[in-house]
Amino acid sequence: MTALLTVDHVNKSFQGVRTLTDVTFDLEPGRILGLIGPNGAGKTTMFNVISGIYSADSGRVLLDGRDITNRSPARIAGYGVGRTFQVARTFNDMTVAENLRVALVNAGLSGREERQRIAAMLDRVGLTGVRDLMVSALPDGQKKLLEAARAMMTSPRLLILDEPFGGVSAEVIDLLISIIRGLVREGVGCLVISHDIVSLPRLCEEVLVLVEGKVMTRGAISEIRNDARIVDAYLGA
Ligand SMILES: Nc1ncnc2c1ncn2[C@@H]1O[C@H](COP(=O)(O)OP(=O)(O)OP(=O)(O)O)[C@@H](O)[C@H]1O
Repeated sequence: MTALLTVDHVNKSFQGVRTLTDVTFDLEPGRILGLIGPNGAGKTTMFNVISGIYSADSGRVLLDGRDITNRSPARIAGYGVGRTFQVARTFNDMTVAENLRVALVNAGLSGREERQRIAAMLDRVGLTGVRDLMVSALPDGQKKLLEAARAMMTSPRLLILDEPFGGVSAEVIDLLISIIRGLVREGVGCLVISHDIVSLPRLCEEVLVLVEGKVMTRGAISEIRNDARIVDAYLGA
């Protein structure tokens, strides 16, 4: 089977300091891979390279075998990559529904189709009651939920989530996990950065451990959780 995502010998430096060294891994469709590692290990940088925010110095990123290395973030989103950020990047001076509409600007839908898709997503994430509220009025946890909803609006094949559970209520975490699991059952691939040692194992069985910009190991979360050294150093932060 062709991998959904292939990260192939990716290197990235900032001002001569190596942040990613020879990072190589892949992800099959319908799988969730957790990405863990200490602060500064390069996890977010990896996401930024995959989603086109940073260019790789060398190496390749493939989506379904297509080379997407160093394409613009908009092109990469158009190829089917949805992402969220550690601190939600919602448009706070717009309403909840308008935030979702932004994701559809290049989707070529009619006004009616747009409205239907927004209504369906609001319903799915339980935000229908606040659809016309300004996002600035929402608590941070709901902003994160809204951002995840925005990332899902264009039915991405690959969803990459940066700390989706940070600052989020237990109820919203449950909802997020059930939505993500549903998408993955439909064949979406998902990469998740998380320090949340309780929530991450509820979402994924497998993790990639990144340390000082290098892949240290990849394995079943049940095994890695039993490694006290890894738990203390990388998940407990
Ligand atoms: N735009 C940038 N310019 C310079 N250095 C950067 C830039 N982006 C990231 N870095 C550096 O790359 C290193 C890795 O940062 P990154 O945010 O990828 O780590 P992380 O594993 O996501 O950490 P955290 O868990 O704290 O979010 C850090 O030393 C950071 O300072």
